[in-house]
Amino acid sequence: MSYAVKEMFYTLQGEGAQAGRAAVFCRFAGCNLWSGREQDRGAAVCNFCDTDFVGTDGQGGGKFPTALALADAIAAKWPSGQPGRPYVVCTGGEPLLQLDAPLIEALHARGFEVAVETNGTQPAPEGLDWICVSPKADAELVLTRGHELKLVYPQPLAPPERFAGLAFDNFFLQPMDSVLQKQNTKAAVAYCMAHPQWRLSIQMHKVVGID
Ligand SMILES: C[S@@+](CC[C@H](N)C(=O)[O-])C[C@H]1O[C@@H](n2cnc3c(N)ncnc32)[C@H](O)[C@@H]1O
Ligand SMILES: Nc1nc2[nH]cc(C(=O)O)c2c(=O)[nH]1
Ligand code: SF4
Ligand SMILES: [Mg+2]
Repeated sequence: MSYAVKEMFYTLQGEGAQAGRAAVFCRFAGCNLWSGREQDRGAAVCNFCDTDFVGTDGQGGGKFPTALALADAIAAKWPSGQPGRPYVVCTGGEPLLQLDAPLIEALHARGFEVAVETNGTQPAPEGLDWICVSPKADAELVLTRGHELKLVYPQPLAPPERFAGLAFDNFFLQPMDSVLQKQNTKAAVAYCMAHPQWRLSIQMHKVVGID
């Protein structure tokens, strides 16, 4: 199987329970909940996306013919000779449309811990080390367990109560980045204070100005 990657870069995880940790980000092209074209946003199942995942023309992007070729490209982004386990975050777009067991195996063979950021509409392949599910109001959730559930807030048709009983180790609210970002952040803070099961995830990379 070949892989279409929009971009690949080395940065710090900006969100959720692993925020602050160095990671290679592999952003797969394409998503099942939005075409990525602005003219389709209004009618999309997911219409608040902050990401360009169309095509393979970003930094470090491209078409990779095999799992080994993609794993080699990811490994080349990690600083050599450092202690600590290399970490890759597979995101998108929707990474579970492409990320498969052979790629996870190839990344493990290169010493990587493998994390995924997913909308939860696809089953996950075996072997993932960290699963972050971010449910979308109008999309059926099939991934109902994992390491963190990170809900973009507010989504009026997806209140946190709908997910609070699922089998996740961590629950985060992430304020929706939009023209209402300040207001959304205030509302998320208030919700977390009233419901301490939930923690606040701010998008740290946007605050510090990194990818
Ligand atoms: C671009 S998505 C890619 C991964 C996957 N498709 C998903 O939705 O989880 C990465 C993360 O950014 C979040 N996100 C997308 N748009 C956002 C926005 N406007 N404000 C805050 N978080 C956003 C998603 O919910 C997800 O947790
Ligand atoms: N630094 C950084 N952290 C992130 N965490 C999740 C991201 C994503 O787009 O999936 C993201 C991203 O795009 N950049
Ligand atoms: S599901 Fe994820 S990648 Fe797809 S449009 Fe929504 S936030 Fe963007
Ligand atoms: Mg992002």
